[in-house]
Amino acid sequence: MKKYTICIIGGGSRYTPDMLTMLCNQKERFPLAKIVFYDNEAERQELVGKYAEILFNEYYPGVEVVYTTDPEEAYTGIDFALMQIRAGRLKMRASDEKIAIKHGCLGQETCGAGGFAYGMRSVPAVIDIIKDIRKYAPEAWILNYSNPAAIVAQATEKVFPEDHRIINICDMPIAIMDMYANVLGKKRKDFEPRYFGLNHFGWFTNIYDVKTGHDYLPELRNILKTPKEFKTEKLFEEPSWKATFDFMSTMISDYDEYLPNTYMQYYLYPQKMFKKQDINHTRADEVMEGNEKEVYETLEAVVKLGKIKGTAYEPEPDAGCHAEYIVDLATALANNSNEIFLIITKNNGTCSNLDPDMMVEVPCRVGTYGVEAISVGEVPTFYKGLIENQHAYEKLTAEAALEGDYMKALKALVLNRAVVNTDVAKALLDDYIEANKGYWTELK
Ligand SMILES: NC(=O)c1ccc[n+]([C@@H]2O[C@H](COP(=O)([O-])OP(=O)(O)OC[C@H]3O[C@@H](n4cnc5c(N)ncnc54)[C@H](O)[C@@H]3O)[C@@H](O)[C@H]2O)c1
Ligand SMILES: O=P(O)(O)OC[C@H]1O[C@H](O[C@H]2[C@H](O)[C@@H](O)[C@@H](O)O[C@@H]2CO)[C@H](O)[C@@H](O)[C@@H]1O
Ligand SMILES: [Mn+2]
Repeated sequence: MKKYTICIIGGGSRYTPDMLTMLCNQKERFPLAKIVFYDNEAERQELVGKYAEILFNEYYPGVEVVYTTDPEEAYTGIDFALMQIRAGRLKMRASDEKIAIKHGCLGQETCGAGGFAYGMRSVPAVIDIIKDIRKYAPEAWILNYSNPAAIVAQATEKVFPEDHRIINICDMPIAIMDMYANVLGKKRKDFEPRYFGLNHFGWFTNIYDVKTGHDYLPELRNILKTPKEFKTEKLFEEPSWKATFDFMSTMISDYDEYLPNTYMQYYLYPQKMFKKQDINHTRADEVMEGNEKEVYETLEAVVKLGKIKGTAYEPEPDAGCHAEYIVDLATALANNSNEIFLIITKNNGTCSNLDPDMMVEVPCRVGTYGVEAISVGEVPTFYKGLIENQHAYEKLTAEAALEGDYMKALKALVLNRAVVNTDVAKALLDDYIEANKGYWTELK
C-alpha cells in the first residue's frame, strides 16, 4: 500500500497533537512515509516538531519527521496538505471579538463582525499559502480547516475555480452528531446526515441510521427540546460550550422543523448572545488561558522529558472529532472509500433554488475522484432567505479581502445579521482597519 507524504500547515496549531495521535491510530488505513510541519512562527513550529519526533519515534517508527518555516521544503513532494492556520493567532481573535462588543455587536470568532475581521485576515494568508503549495505540489489534496471556513471557501473558489483538490471543511456538524449519538446511546458513525446551509450556518434535515435507514431526527427534536447532559469532548464541558449546546433546546422549541447547527444561535438571537458577552474576557481569552495553555504545557513537558510512553503524557486513544474528521477525509480520498462527509463545496444545483456559485455545506460522497455532493433539492423560503443574505455577506467579504475594496467591506458588514446598521459598520471598519494593519489587504 502506498505510503503518503503529508504537510500540516499551521503546524504550531493547538490541534496538531491530537491530529498526530489520530495519524498513529490510522496507520493501517492511511500509512505515512513522511510528515512535514510548516508554520510561519519558527519557535512554535520547533516545539511541535520536537514533540512529533518523540511521538513518532515511540508510536510510529519509520516515518520521516521534518519541521520547517520554508515553503519549498514544506511542500515539495507532498500528497496531502492539512491546513489549520490562525492568521494573527488568538490575540487577534481577541481583538476581533472585543472591537465588535465595543460597538454593541456580537463578538464571536467566525460569526458577525468578529468573523468578518477574521475573514479579512485569513483570506490573504490562505491564498498565499495555496499559491506556494501549487508551486511545489501541483497535485496535492489541500484539506483546509482554517477559519472562517465559509469566507475562506468563497475566496479559494474565486481564486482557484478549476482546482478541485482544495477541500474546505468544518468539524462542528460532526461534533453535534457526536452529541446526538451520545444522547441516543449510539456512535456518530451509526448515522448518515442530510444537511444544508453555509459553513456555521446550516440545518440537519435527517439523521439516518446507516444500517436500517431509520430517521432519528424527529425523536432527537423531542429529546433535545430540553437540555440534555452528554459526554463527548472534554472541551464541551467548558461553560461557554455547555451554554451553546443547552441553547439548542431553545432553537428547537422556537422553530418547527430540522435541527440547527449550534452557530445559528448567533444569527437568530444576536441580541441575546450579545448580552452574554464580557468585553474584558471573551472566548479568545478563555482559550488562551485554557486549552492553548494546556496543550503547550504538555508539549514543553514532553520535550523536556524526551519521552511519552510511561509518562502522564501518553495520548488519549480517542483523539477527538477534529482530528478524526480530517484524517478520515484524507483516508477516504486516498482509498476511494465513497464515505459521506459534510463538505463546503460549490452548490452547482445541489440546493436547486440557491445560487449555483454559493459555497454550500452539504453531504458529499468522497473518493479518489474528490467530492460529489448529494442532491438537497429545494430549500424552503425561510432558510433560502437567511442563506442568500448570509452568502451575500460572505461573498462581499471575500471580494473585499481579495480586491482591497472598502465599499464591498462596508456593504458586507451591513448585510451581516449581527451588524445591520451603517453607522455601526463604518465605526467597526475604522477600528478593525487600525487593528489589522499588516494583516488585511489595504482597503481603498
Ligand atoms: N474548520 C473548523 O471547523 C475548525 C475547527 C477548529 C479550528 N479551526 C481553525 O483552525 C485554525 C487553527 O486554530 P488554533 O486554535 O490551533 O490556532 P493556533 O494559533 O493555535 O495555531 C495556528 C497556527 O497557524 C500559524 N499561522 C498563522 N498564520 C500563518 C501563516 N500565514 N502561515 C503559516 N502558519 C501560520 C500560527 O503561527 C499557529 O502556530 C484556526 O483558523 C481555527 O479557527 C477550524
Ligand atoms: O471557541 P473555541 O476555539 O473552543 O471553538 C471554536 C471552534 O469550534 C468548532 O470546533 C470545535 C469542534 O467542533 C469540536 O469537535 C472540537 O474539536 O472543538 C472545536 C473547538 O475547539 C468550530 O467548528 C470551529 O470552526 C471553531 O473554530
Ligand atoms: Mn467550524
